[in-house]
Amino acid sequence: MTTSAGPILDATTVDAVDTRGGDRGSVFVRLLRRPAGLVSLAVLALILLVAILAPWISPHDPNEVILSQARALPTWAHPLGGDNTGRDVLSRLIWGTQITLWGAFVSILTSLVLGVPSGLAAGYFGGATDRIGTWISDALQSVPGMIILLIVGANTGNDLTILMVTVGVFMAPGYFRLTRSTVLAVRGEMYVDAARVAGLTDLRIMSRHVIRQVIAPIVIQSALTAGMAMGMQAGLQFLGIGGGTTPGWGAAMNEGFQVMRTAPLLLLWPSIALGVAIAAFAVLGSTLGDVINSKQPVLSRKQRRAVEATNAANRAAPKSTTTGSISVAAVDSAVRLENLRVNYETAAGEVEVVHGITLDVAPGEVLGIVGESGSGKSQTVFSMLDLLPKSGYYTADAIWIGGEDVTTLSRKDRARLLGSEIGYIPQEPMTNLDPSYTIGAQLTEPLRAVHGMSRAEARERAFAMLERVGIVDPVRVMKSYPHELSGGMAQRVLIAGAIAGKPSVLVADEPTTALDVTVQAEVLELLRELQQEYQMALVIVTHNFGVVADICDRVVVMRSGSIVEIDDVGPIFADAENPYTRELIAASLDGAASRVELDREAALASAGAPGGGAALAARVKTEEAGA
Ligand SMILES: Nc1ncnc2c1ncn2[C@@H]1O[C@H](COP(=O)(O)OP(=O)(O)OP(=O)(O)O)[C@@H](O)[C@H]1O
Repeated sequence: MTTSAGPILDATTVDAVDTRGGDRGSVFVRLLRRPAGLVSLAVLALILLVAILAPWISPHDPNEVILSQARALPTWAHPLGGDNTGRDVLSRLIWGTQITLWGAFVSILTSLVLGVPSGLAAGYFGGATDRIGTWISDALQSVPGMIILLIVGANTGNDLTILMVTVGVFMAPGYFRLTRSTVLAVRGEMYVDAARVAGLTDLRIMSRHVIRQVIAPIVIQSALTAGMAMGMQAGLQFLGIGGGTTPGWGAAMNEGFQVMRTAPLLLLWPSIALGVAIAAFAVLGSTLGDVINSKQPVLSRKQRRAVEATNAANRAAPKSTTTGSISVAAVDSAVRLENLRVNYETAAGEVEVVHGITLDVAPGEVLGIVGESGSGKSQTVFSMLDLLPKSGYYTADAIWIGGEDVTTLSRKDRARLLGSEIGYIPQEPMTNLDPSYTIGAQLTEPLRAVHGMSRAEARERAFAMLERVGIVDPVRVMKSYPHELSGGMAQRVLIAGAIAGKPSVLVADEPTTALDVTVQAEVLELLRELQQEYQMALVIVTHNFGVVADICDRVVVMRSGSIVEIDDVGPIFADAENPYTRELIAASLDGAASRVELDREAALASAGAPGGGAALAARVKTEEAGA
């Protein structure tokens, strides 16, 4: 039976779950939807408002001394009491807001101006620029900042603005390193190369293409740095530096500290103000980080209710799929994608590369996803694994893994499925092993971190897995570095890593592409054996129908981001409905079989085997006639 895939939820379908932005709104809206974001923003907005309105809302002149109010307890006229010399504490705190925010602003601005352009240049140009920038940054970090601040304070009459500029200089390496590492990550992106090839100047590429990637981490860093700068400024004032006659919170803490035993409230009020402001910046920074980096949507209450209702309906009356010979309920499937779409933000705008596909894999089934290069196979499995790159996002009505709709999970919970519920074997074995660590370290680390095994248990499991995947000398391989392995061995190591957590689904993305032909067959055989032994569902991405014929039960044929055919392997080979499927089968099977035979026959001919040359010639003739 062959069907074209389509959405399953029909009338009950709710808004698709968007993993990036889409209808989730801007970062600001998403921030507001989180209680932590809303509260921290509200607190900071209130502090800003107090700073701006200080001249109007301050009940008294902050420097007016009323001797009768010295260390007085709170009254209606002086809600926070009087300070050491009889000045109104509330008024001083209100005015202190201005100076505290100003100090944080000055140091952040200084760090930004120094750290971001230099980080951009170091990351983008590399070489000497990078070395010099990194050297200066390291040098700045090794200088004892407090001593420099004392010297600056002494030579500038404790000018707060100059002191905060100095603080900003010492904070600049944080921005430098962050910007540099972000730029290093995007420098090799295709769109940067394309911009270079198109003749854009470095300045233009940096200001238009590269800086966009830096903005989000910088905003997060700034929120966190603001809290630190406030703490730093209060610390300076507490030490009697940078206070002057200005009623800063740190200066108030200093005064309160001196009379802590007799009038503890004088230390308490400014400490609360500072603590609340720093906490608000810290919460804002980390929530912003979550919002910007999270691929999991934050749904409005209405959307959440709709999703919950749909999930409840699914659980109550699980629908059966119509994807070929398998018909399992969503909750019984090993994996099921419903109406999956994948989008990318590119320099030319947003493009959809997978167009609402639906497929399922039953427990213990081997499903092949086949299609020519660029048909969307990898994007489909990356969405399954939640491993799309930053510029991409998916939407789906549901993604079921092990009986659970994982689109309702948080990113953290979703990540926990990797290595335990779902294993992954990537395309390029060598580039997926870290050259700095031994194979043993790389295999045992996830077993310890994800599965909570002890060091000894993890080593034992890794060792057993290496043996199981056919590594003949596991003791040596455990101690080896990736460059000491052949491609086939590296792929076996990755397979060992993927199955070490005993997942119920194994996803293999072109697992044999980078291997030579003889090793390819061995790896496929191994995968088949393991799949049967562990009773795993296996999803294998390939562009080769030979692989499908070798190990798959069912096949999904993709073209240009859509599914053109789904069926059992037998019927597909016997009588594919779609002309594209027939073309693909012809292209991969004819070519593969004849090439192997031609090689064998060529070897026979060169070895002088009787009949070899004639057989080869006849074969070539047949091939040419066929072509
Ligand atoms: N980072 C990206 N930005 C924009 N488009 C992308 C990105 N990654 C993939 N695409 C596009 O998505 C489409 C599907 O790519 P995908 O990698 O899924 O193809 P594939 O079928 O796995 O091909 P291959 O066999 O070559 O790996 C392609 O058109 C590709 O150009």
